[in-house]
Amino acid sequence: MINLRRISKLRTPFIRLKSTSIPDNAPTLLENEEWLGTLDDNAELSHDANVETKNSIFDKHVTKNERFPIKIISTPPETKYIKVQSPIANFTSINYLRQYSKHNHTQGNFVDVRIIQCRSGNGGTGCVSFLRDANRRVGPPDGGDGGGGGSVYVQAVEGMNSLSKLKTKYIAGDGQAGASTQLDGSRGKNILITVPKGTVVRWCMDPKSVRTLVDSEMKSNINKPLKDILQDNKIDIDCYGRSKEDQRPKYIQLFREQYETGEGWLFKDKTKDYHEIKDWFKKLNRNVARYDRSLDVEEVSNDKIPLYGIDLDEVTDKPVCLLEGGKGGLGNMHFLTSVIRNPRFAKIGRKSLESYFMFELKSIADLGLVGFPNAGKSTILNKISNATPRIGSWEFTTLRPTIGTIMRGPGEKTFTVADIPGIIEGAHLDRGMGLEFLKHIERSKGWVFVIGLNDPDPLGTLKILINEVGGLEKVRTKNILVVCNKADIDANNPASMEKYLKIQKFAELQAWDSIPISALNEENIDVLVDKMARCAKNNT
Ligand SMILES: Nc1nc2c(ncn2[C@@H]2O[C@H](COP(=O)(O)OP(=O)(O)OP(=O)(O)O)[C@@H](O)[C@H]2O)c(=O)[nH]1
Repeated sequence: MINLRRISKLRTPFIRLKSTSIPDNAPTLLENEEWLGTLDDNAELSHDANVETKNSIFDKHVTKNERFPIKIISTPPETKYIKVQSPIANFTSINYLRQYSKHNHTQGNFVDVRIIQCRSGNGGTGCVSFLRDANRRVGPPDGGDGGGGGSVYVQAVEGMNSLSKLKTKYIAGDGQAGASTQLDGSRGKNILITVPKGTVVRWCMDPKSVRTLVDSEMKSNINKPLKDILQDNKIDIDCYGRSKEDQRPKYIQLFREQYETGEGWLFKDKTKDYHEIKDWFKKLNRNVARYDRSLDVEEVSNDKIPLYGIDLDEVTDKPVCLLEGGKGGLGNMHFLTSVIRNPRFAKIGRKSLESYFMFELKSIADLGLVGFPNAGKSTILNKISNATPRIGSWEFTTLRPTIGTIMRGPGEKTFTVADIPGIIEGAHLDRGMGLEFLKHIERSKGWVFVIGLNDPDPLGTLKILINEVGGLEKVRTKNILVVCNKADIDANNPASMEKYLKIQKFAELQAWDSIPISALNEENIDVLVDKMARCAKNNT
């Protein structure tokens, strides 16, 4: 069993202290005392407004349909978190792990799943400095605050159709240290990861730890399939629970390797030991520790990721924050009080947040071409679009999905079509390449069934195909177009026409459109494109 939790101390995740606003630059002694005084008050604990804001951003993108089973082990208040247990298969990618096997088939640069390491930036250190001028060798403290660490954002954009361009690691910039003359350090650079629309981003385990586990399991049980290893091993996860009433584990709680409350000081000239025994410092630190705690609470409130992922099924107008940077540390200018005239200390910045995320491209095109191998799907895509899929007279020439964009001139909407590897009979029982690639067109508005008229029984083949992809019930949820390809073969044979008419009749009964074409000879291609355009829309 793997336990995620990096730090074990109990925290209060759902509340924050009310009064924590720090005096702005150049705070006066009185402002500092007032601020520290509010911290000294038994400040009321209240629900964090930030939590609600972040929840509402996530709620817009929360994955609705693809939920996996979890087991709730314990609920707050026992643990502060909802502890859930789930097979590690749900927090890694079997395809990703397989990519490292010897039998990896790759074609083109289509990549539909990536595991990516992300880290936000550390907050910059506050500065210890004193004003110096012609009259004063040591004037009042003027050390500025550290800059905030950069955050990691994700945004879905138009015009991308693969995850291949993503890096394996994204690290946001650290905030710069504060400087003399009350200068705050600059903010660390944010990272914006752009992905194709249709990408789902989920928290996942460090792939190295998964591989170590898989390797050791495989050593002790050579014949155990990877799938079973990932199902049998479980992971414990702390989930955010909103309230006593609403204890659905919606978010995974992330934890920073943060300094302890009341720690995180940077001393200059005099040591930590010197300060720690002074009553004035002890009193100050009691107050500042409350400030630390409010930051702690704020971080715990923000550092969470929807358990079932962030679904970027549409172009996102605003980037979604995955990992927030650490806040900058306070400069010594904040610690000037009537008792402390020479604060030779400042706070270090808050720590960054690090995590792995799985990026999965779920929907890649408006239309998906569905057919058995060799039906002519790649040829069709090649004739109607700019895509250049592999074409061959042997089966399974397409091993990875290819996407073509069809531009139809001014005023007409562009649409995309995906050619996925051919499905074979028994695919739903995991034969051949199984239905692995069907997931790419699972969310497409329309499916285009491609059948070869050279097939002795095209209607029978169409029915088998429908069965393989989930049955009539499921197929009826899509806009459907049936394309009878290879109409050039036996074109003058009435039997060929018969075959098409049978399909047309069947299609009409389902209220589907159909068309005979010859992709090879480019016959009926213009009509096909029109019909496809209609199929790509919501109303056929
Ligand atoms: N006669 C004829 N041959 C065609 C036509 N369309 C495709 N072909 C041929 O059929 C063979 C298979 O075509 P592909 O486009 O690779 O078929 P596919 O459905 O993409 O095949 P997989 O990649 O295996 O799924 C090739 O030799 C094509 O030249 C057509 O309209 N008429």
